[in-house]
Amino acid sequence: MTYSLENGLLDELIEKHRPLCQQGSLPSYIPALTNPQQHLAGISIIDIKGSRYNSGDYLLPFTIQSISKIITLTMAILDQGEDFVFSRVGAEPTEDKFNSILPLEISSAYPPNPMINAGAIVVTSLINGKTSQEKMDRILNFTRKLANNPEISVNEEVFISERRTGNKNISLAYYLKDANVLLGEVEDVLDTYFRHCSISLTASDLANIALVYSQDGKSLTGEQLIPPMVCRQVRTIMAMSGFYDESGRFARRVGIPAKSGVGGGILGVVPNRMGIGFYGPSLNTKGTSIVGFDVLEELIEKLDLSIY
Ligand SMILES: NC(=O)CC[C@H](N)C(=O)O
Repeated sequence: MTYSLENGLLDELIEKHRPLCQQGSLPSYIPALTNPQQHLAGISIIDIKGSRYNSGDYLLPFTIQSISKIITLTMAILDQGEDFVFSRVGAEPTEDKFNSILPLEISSAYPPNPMINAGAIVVTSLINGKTSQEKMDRILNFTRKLANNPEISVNEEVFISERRTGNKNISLAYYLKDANVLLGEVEDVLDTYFRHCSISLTASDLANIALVYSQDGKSLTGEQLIPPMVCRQVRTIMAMSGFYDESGRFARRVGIPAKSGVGGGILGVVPNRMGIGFYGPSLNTKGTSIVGFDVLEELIEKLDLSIY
């Protein structure tokens, strides 16, 4: 049987997998992220012809969290060059949790990849800007451009919440500073990091951002926002490490470059085909939207979109 996006496939998948939300939980280590209702689920897709397909809660705002790591990695490469960035952070997947300190202690204080928190904190420190405010303005403007939405802004409540309780990230940053891996003022870097994790957007915005990565850096209007080689680098890192210690499981079962966030978002890139944005706040034990994982698995399989 041949499936297409034209005849209600997204509605069907959202309703079929939504009940899985009961098996997940909300991330209580960031108190403000326990506000949404666990059953929410929505998806948005935009293909390279500009056709849009949506279902469910695709227009509800949520915080980008770790999906911002692909935006900051892109900017750091543009600002400092690929060689410099990958001299400060590795490109190897890990089997540790996203906020683990373990790899820094047992192998090298240079974080193994830019998607785990330690790596992303280092990447944030590499973004140009005299102050944390200037860096954040650049990150926000770039995000707005990628999403083609000038309204995108920071959710201050979530920012303040994580700034107060993000002790693991704070300790990671001080550890990196002590090891001379993190340059600059620790508290400034943390401010920027927590703020870019708190950027608020919708599944529809995520789909627009994903589309840019799927068409080698070109926006829907044809503007070259990212050089093709930088896009390829970032897609590769997503495919290898975008789901931390379940990146292998995601590659095996879904099979596209993608990035998860504990806000419940997933950004999925189908090269030369489409950008996908998903929102569902109930998380599995690895910090991935539990509904999103299964919706994407069935979607990619039905439309035969795996890159592998
Ligand atoms: N996986 C995530 O989305 C983690 C992001 C979150 N802000 C943190 O640093 O812990």
